[in-house]
Amino acid sequence: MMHHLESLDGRLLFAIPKKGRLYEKCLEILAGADIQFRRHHRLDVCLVLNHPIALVFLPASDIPSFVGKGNVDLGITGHDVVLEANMQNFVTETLRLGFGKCALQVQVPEAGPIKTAQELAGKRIVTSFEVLAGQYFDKIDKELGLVGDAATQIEYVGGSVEAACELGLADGIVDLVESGDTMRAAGLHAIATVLTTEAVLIKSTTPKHPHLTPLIELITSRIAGVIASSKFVMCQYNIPRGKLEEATSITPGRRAPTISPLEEEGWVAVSSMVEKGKSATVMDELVKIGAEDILILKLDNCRV
Ligand SMILES: Nc1ncnc2c1ncn2[C@@H]1O[C@H](COP(=O)(O)OP(=O)(O)OP(=O)(O)O)[C@@H](O)[C@H]1O
Ligand SMILES: O=P(O)(O)OC[C@H]1O[C@H](OP(=O)(O)OP(=O)(O)O)[C@H](O)[C@@H]1O
Repeated sequence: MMHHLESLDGRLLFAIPKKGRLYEKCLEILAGADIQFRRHHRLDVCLVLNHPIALVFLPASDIPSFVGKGNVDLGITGHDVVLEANMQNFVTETLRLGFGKCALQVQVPEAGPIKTAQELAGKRIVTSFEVLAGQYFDKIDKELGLVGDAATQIEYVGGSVEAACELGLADGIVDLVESGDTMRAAGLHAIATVLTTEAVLIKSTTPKHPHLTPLIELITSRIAGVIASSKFVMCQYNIPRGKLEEATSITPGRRAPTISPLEEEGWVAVSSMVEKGKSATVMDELVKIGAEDILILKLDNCRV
């Protein structure tokens, strides 16, 4: 594989989760940022065709330490993974990416007697997040004066955490929950939230390759554009000039709405970015104050 390593010289290394929950969304982001590559079968390093970048496909959980130690310049992973790797002082989370949203929760058998994290403290917990679970229960143990043998026991498992209670390995677990399907199927319910998380773009706090800073900024700005274009839509409408103040309070835009005169006396056209989830309500309100020809346009991409 030496020929690959040699050609990495001078390239920005960008780590992407090689599989799992974040993988597909990362590919969409790379496409949206026009980062072109052909990933050869089973190869975890691949050269980007149109930038001096190489993509490195790694397990999500390894990405924070690679970036933090400066082996890799940029990466996408979960906020939870950054904290679990204890890399929060070595990496900077430059963008929240709006996907991979879930919560790390304390869960116990629904049928059992335990109702709070305090009641679970001092018992056996199984998790893949031993650092975060450890910190969470250390604090509770201290508050309750549980020390030595009385302290909460945290045991690491690599997967299938939700089976631990049924198997008699644990009194409770700490695991990720999105829809709650996995939790409910295992007969568990959540009694506390350790943290909420989403995918983030990370870079090293002390970059090893300062000459790459402009490229890191370019890629960051492109990715920010891709994320914004999936969160916002463009709203355009015509409104009598007298209603403009009300209209702009409904659609203030990100900085300010764009207002152009119409050929028809007394009317103006407004265009403004609106959060996707709010577009129906915004249109209702615009109709109420007399706006006409209201259009919501999907953004293909943007730089904001
Ligand atoms: N159900 C989910 N919904 C949304 N995001 C999730 C979900 N599960 C995991 N994530 C996010 O994706 C990250 C990677 O989780 P995932 O389950 O894909 O791991 P994996 O790639 O299978 O890792 P492993 O190497 O442990 O097999 C998590 O740390 C979390 O940030
Ligand atoms: O609340 P839900 O929507 O059910 O999602 C939560 C599940 O998703 C993750 O696992 P994933 O399915 O990614 O597989 P893994 O166990 O192989 O990591 C996580 O570890 C939970 O088990």
